Amino acid sequence: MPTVAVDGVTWRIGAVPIVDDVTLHLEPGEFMALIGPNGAGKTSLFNLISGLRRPSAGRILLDGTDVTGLAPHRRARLGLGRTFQTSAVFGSLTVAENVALAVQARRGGATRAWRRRRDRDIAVRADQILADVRLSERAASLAGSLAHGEKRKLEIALLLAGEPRVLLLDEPMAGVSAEEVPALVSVIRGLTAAGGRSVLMVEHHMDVVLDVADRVAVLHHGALLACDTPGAVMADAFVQEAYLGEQL
Ligand SMILES: Nc1ncnc2c1ncn2[C@@H]1O[C@H](COP(=O)(O)OP(=O)(O)OP(=O)(O)O)[C@@H](O)[C@H]1O
Repeated sequence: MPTVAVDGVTWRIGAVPIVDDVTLHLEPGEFMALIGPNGAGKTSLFNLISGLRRPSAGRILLDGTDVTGLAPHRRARLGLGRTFQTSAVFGSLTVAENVALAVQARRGGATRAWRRRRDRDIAVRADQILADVRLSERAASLAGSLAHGEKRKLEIALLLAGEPRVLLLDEPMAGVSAEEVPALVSVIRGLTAAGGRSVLMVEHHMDVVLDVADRVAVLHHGALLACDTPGAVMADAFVQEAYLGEQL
């Protein structure tokens, strides 16, 4: 069963289809990249999957459950996590404090008797997450002092604190310097390594897409032009034609 099923989804503004009859299945443990020229509808499709927008037609399923009518926080509780291009990091707190807060938000309150035990558990989980995103050595630094690539890692850490089974990553390389890209790519590649977590990523850096994606979905004027292995997609005549003269 697909982790995320987008079935015949259309989103219109007035009569104009922004997302046009898209069917896309993200399998457990799969890393899928979503590419397409500016204005192709990538962010709109993310908004439909995460629940910020409701489709004009079609259905969205998470692990077989129809979530088309559910609000974003309900989908988050079902295991859907999303990063945004704008950051949700508290710059005046340390890296570790940011992650601990996110873990605590996920776990909820505790009675006084359980608080010490809970605080210890939260710290342990926050340490694990920081190790997963290779930020352990920056744990005590103020989040506001991080370089762009480190901040992106922290944003991924905050997402992981919600224990998602599906991650929607919106241009994780945006604003990251060339020297920081390999380290961030290796963190991102590792996201699907453990426990069947799935990733859908919008990214304009084609070298990164070809490096990390199991499959690449191509949107063009809101419609799905292709969805296949990176090699097959790059060899596709329609894809090449669609991008002639256009930047991916
Ligand atoms: N709320 C809205 N109202 C009007 N038009 C919109 C709205 N949201 C998106 N659009 C239009 O829909 C089209 C697709 O936009 P979208 O942001 O989804 O594309 P994108 O592929 O994410 O582009 P980019 O790579 O530039 O982020 C664009 O032409 C955009 O102007």
